[in-house]
Amino acid sequence: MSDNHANAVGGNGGAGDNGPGAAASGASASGSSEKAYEFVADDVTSNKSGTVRRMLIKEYRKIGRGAFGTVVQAYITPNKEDWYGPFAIKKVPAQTEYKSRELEILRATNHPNIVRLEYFFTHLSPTDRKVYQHLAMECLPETLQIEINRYAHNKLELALKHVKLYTYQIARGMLYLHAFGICHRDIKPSNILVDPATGVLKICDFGSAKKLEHNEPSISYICSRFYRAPELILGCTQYTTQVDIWGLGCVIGEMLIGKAVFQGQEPLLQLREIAKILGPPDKKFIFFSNASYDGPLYSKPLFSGTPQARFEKYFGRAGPDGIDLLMKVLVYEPQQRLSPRKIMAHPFFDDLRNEQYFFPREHTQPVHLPDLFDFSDFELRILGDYAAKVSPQAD
Ligand SMILES: Nc1ncnc2c1ncn2[C@@H]1O[C@H](COP(=O)(O)OP(=O)(O)OP(=O)(O)O)[C@@H](O)[C@H]1O
Repeated sequence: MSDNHANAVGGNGGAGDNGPGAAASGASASGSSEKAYEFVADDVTSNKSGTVRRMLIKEYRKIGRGAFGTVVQAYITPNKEDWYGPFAIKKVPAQTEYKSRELEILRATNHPNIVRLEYFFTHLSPTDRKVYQHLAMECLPETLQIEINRYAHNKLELALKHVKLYTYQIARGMLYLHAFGICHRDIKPSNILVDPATGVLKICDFGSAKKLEHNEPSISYICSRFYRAPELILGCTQYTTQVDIWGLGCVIGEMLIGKAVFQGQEPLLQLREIAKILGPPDKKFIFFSNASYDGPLYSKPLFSGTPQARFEKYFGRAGPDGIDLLMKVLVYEPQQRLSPRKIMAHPFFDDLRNEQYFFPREHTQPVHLPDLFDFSDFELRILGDYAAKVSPQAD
């Protein structure tokens, strides 16, 4: 088997997964008697080896639905004996006006904190007779959104160690992406996959991602509202990968307080929500983001006291290091937001460098942290002098 880099059946599949054998006998991955949908695809390309083969696909439950397509859990076999999976297969219409660079970007990336593409193929849907691009990715059990909501629903807080673990891995994924100039442009908890049992995290959904080039404009109407960087709200078209860092700040805040930090009810009210915590945006920042911006400026302070006091009020449980980090990430000026490597080197993550274990949800025994410092030569080059600051110190 040349392609068995994909999880073998019975491997580390999604939680509650029964595999295709079980489904074939009537039980689906979710345990119900739902029948799998199967079809043959002629041009299944392995992302690892590049080989193209005819394969049988068995789809079980729908695990996600987005603006452009659906995501199903599925298994794949070239011979009905060797089953690969489970995979999360994302299906998007192959020809649309909206340009998705997702396949291109997933094919080019290879990193522990970026979801891995295993196979891809096109297939004609018998339902609507449209051709769909299929991206078969490794399948993780949860999104960070589900994890955050679960704690919030039970009036519990995500442990600070978990906040650190997840934040660090998002920053590490961004370090890699941004080194290629790739901007994700839709960072939010539902685009972050996690395995709460192992603490592993992977960034997914590259449907809005783009390699940004200097002096080339990009559309500003990207990114989900609550996570949009202030320069995007103002209509800036010459933004940088720092818009992802803003999104990361929003995700950190959401992990800490259990709900989205800036919940603007309309696009322009989003800036007001930001001003409620950060204070009024600077006129120069507005001008340099978009000289023709003529929307509300929110130039009057919306609170008394200092921004530091606001951050402490909202995110106090992050401790002084956590507040310091957030205040350096949730910054109006994109150039002043910390870069991924500076985030990774921040003292907020010293616990991850000094301790080797964490307690996953519902576990009474500690579990070894995932590998957080197994840097590739490429990462070491990007980290430069920061490699020593980011890595645990040898005794
Ligand atoms: N590799 C995966 N493993 C497990 N679940 C996944 C995976 N990829 C996607 N999902 C699930 O499917 C959902 C939608 O996926 P994705 O965000 O890529 O699609 P989308 O059409 O771009 O969605 P949106 O419009 O919400 O951004 C995710 O939020 C997640 O719940």
